[in-house]
Amino acid sequence: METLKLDIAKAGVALTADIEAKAQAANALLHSGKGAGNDFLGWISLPSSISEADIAAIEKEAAKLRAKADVVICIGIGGSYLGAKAVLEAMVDPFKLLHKEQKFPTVLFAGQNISEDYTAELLDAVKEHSIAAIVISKSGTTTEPAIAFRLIKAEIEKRYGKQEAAGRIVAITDKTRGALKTLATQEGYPTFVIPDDVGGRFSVLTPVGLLPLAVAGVDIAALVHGAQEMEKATAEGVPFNENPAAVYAAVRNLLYNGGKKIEILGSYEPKLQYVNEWWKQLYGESEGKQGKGIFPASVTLTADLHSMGQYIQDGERTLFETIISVAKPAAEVVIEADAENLDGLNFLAGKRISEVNRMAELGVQLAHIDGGVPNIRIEIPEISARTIGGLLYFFEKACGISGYILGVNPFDQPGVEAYKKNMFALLDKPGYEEASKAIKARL
Ligand SMILES: O=P(O)(O)OC[C@H]1O[C@](O)(CO)[C@@H](O)[C@@H]1O
Repeated sequence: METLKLDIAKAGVALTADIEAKAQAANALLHSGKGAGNDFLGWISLPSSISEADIAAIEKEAAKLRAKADVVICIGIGGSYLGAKAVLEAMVDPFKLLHKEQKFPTVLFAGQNISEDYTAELLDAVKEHSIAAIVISKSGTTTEPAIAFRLIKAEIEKRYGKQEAAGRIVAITDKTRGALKTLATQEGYPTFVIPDDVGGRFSVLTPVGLLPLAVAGVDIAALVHGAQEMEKATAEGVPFNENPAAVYAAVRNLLYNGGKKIEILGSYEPKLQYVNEWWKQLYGESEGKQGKGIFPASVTLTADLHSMGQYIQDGERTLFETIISVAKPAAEVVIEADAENLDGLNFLAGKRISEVNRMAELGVQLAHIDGGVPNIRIEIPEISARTIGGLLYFFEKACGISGYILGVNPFDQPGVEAYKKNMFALLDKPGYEEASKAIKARL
């Protein structure tokens, strides 16, 4: 079964020999390992390099955490958060917590902000629950997760003692560097490694994504299998027209060059909302540099038609839209006839909700095209671990190709350091004395 279909018929651009050549060259450059940022290309063959033993090791650790805790707090930010969150939201029943029986622990997230209220409410909410933690940081030095981990580690140690804490905390970090690695070694935490050559935003298929997902009961073998299929479907040597990642990258670059500076990723399935967030980091950090890059935005539909719909239809014409369309819902809910028909909805009687959703999708697509918003459609057959694995890898591969077509290094993120320097200076971090004086004078 095919996992993904790309439809560019309504993208409003014609593929040229030139853009095809550029996309194919960009894909070849990725595979050659000779392009910019070539220290960070480990994600390209990551799916096919994951062995059954790797999956088994992750499942084994997940089973240990599951046996100990009914809430597992996953601590991380950016690429050390969004991949797990995206797949979790896609795969886990959003109303899970209302069910009396809980087959798998609830995975909660921390360290993705520095909100005192969020932290306090989280710590309060888990008071009555047994807890464990997965702390994730590639650099091992990121401030937000480090603060959250300090607090959650203290809570675990207070409740269970230091020795038991080492059985309830798993660290995922660099193999040798960073404060988290040092701490994990000293405390004797089980540790998984984020490979050196896989950047944070490309790390969802490493233990960064796989361990929290396995804890939550997601079929990680199927997720990886879907990614492996997509790795083959987008490999070097696949003809351009058969490689959805190359075609998507080509089309979005044509649109960008034609003045479409903003791409809105959207879906009619709210479960995919965090795929949008994951995608925004992937494309934003990879392409937004040197004064260039498509701005990645997102909507969840049809909800946002009632907030952003006006702008998309009628505002600045610098937008294009990419819609992740799900062919088949997992459930079946039929709208029933009503004898009184006071709401006037009997014209929908007998129809499934998904039929209405589909007509909304088709209607919006045509309306937006009429309004000057080109539309790219990515169809997945259903929401499953396998199709989501394929979708994530598709976006990663397209991102690498697209970044090279744009002429940037898609694998660095120098721009994210600016705020960190200011924050440390404002917080009087040792080593920032001069910067502290300078920045405080500007306040
Ligand atoms: O995994 P780490 O090193 O804590 O980094 C988290 C995130 O922070 C960033 O480095 C940006 O500051 C992202 O690229 C990364 O995904």
